[in-house]
Amino acid sequence: MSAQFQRDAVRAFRFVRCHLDAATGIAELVYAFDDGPELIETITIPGAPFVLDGAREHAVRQALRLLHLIAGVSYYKAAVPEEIRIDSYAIDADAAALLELIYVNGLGEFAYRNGLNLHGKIKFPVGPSPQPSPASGRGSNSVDASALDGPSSTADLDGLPLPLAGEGRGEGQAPALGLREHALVAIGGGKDSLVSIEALRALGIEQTVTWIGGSQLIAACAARTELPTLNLGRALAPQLFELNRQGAYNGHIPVTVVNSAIMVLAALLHGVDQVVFSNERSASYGSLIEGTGEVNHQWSKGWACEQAFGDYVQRHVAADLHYYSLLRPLSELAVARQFARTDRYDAHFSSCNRNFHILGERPASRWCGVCPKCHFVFLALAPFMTKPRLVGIFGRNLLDDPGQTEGYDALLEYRNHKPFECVGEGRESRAAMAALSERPEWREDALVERFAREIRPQLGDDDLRIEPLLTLDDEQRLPPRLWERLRAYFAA
Ligand SMILES: CC(=O)N[C@H]1[C@@H](OP(=O)(O)OP(=O)(O)OC[C@H]2O[C@@H](n3ccc(=O)[nH]c3=O)[C@H](O)[C@@H]2O)O[C@H](CO)[C@@H](O)[C@@H]1O[C@H](C)C(=O)N[C@@H](C)C(=O)N[C@@H](CCC(=O)O)C(=O)O
Ligand SMILES: Nc1ncnc2c1ncn2[C@@H]1O[C@H](COP(=O)(O)OP(=O)(O)OP(=O)(O)O)[C@@H](O)[C@H]1O
Repeated sequence: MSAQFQRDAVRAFRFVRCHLDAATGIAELVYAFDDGPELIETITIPGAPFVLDGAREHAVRQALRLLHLIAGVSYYKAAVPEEIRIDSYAIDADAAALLELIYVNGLGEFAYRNGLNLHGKIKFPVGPSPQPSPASGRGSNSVDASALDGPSSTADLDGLPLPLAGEGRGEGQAPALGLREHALVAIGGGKDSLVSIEALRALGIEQTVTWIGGSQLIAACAARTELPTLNLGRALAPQLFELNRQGAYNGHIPVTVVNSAIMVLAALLHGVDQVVFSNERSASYGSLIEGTGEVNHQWSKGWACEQAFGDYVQRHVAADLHYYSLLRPLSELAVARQFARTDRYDAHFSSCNRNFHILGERPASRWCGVCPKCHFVFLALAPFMTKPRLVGIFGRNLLDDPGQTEGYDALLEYRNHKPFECVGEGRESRAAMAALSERPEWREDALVERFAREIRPQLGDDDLRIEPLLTLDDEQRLPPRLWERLRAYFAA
């Protein structure tokens, strides 16, 4: 970026073009502000060359475009301009509705922290592709479009216009591709995905443990599964970091749905029929902010996002591609209980997000011990593990450290709201703390003792029972046969 970035002077955010080279598995997602330089995000799918027949090529093109549109949220947020333009293909009303849902809700925390109101502001243009204009740069270029005329086997794929509503393969008409029964399971290095992986293993479902980015911690967990692995590459446009330095708007983006769209593309290229995430039902509940209402840091891990994204993929990409969260019926506490059943990953996993920065420092050990995720995971596992095991995992006892009082108060929604992080509901934290306050090995620890003395008397006993929080919910979109077997597995 040569000229200083003036975020308030930006008029339009442009989806310039997207392109996949099936011979190398490298996809480029190209964006720009007004007539400014191109911002190019690169995704790498190992396993190339990919040979695609007609129907699969069409589906891959749809998935690529969906990824282009969703991943744009990282760049759009830098200026939040009035206008959104799509230079090289058209979208229908269904796609626009999905994107508006994702951008408005997925940027909910971002908007709250930056004092912005995005409701009614984000409009994706529906209709035919605009004509080339000086401002559209390479947007309607002929280079990428001409590559589409080539043979389908290892052809370049760019964003050919999706059928508009009512045209061609319109709403509800994505064909089944005859995808192979196999799950690409997302692994994030934390407890949740490991619970899913072990469940699929127990049920004899073929799986490939898949992750995005270069985290060594995730790679080590993946290796520990001793299952086939797939590591997908994602490089943000490097100019984004410079824009941040120059005063771009910044804040949280719905990273799980971006990862989901990358995994859908990878599943199609590899010809497999399931993309499995591990988002629990607690993720659907946000932080209640006085005067604002609910703001959910992890909105794209929630049920509304899973439903909308998964349905869209089946309707518009491939009828036999199933996107679902295996842990949707479970609360965080139920996931923690399940995780505690094996110690296979104790020396490998971490839920602490400080391990996963692209830039900047990582914690000295796998658990920083002072962030909301460390606080919550320690508390959630405590009712289900022996104390020496848990303290051994974290290297310290967080519940006996008065310095962590404020952090735990936020989790308990006591004098504060639930933190903007991927942590369980306040009632889960309160129930876990109440359970510990009745256990001899925990009740004298500083924060448990304080809970029993100061906070518990203000709460009704009904609110504090752990068992009702461990039941399985029916709100899920798992393949029905799998759900029946899974229910029995979790109940065992
Ligand atoms: C690792 C982390 O928690 N990062 C959050 C942090 O970002 P920070 O600025 O401190 O550093 P980096 O992660 O290195 O990112 C540098 C800048 O890059 C931009 N960016 C990054 C990733 C991306 O997908 N898009 C981007 O635009 C951004 O400008 C960064 O400043 O604070 C940010 C602001 O609050 C967060 O957005 C960063 O969160 C990452 C997107 C991230 O991957 N976070 C996951 C660890 C995470 O929060 N996972 C949740 C799922 C939440 C969800 O789906 O919404 C979870 O634990 O369940
Ligand atoms: N780098 C990544 N690549 C692929 N999937 C990821 C990545 N990071 C997170 N995920 C997935 O996103 C979802 C949400 O992540 P989350 O951090 O909640 O899960 P986790 O790491 O398995 O567990 P924990 O909540 O203990 O951190 C999970 O399905 C996880 O597998």
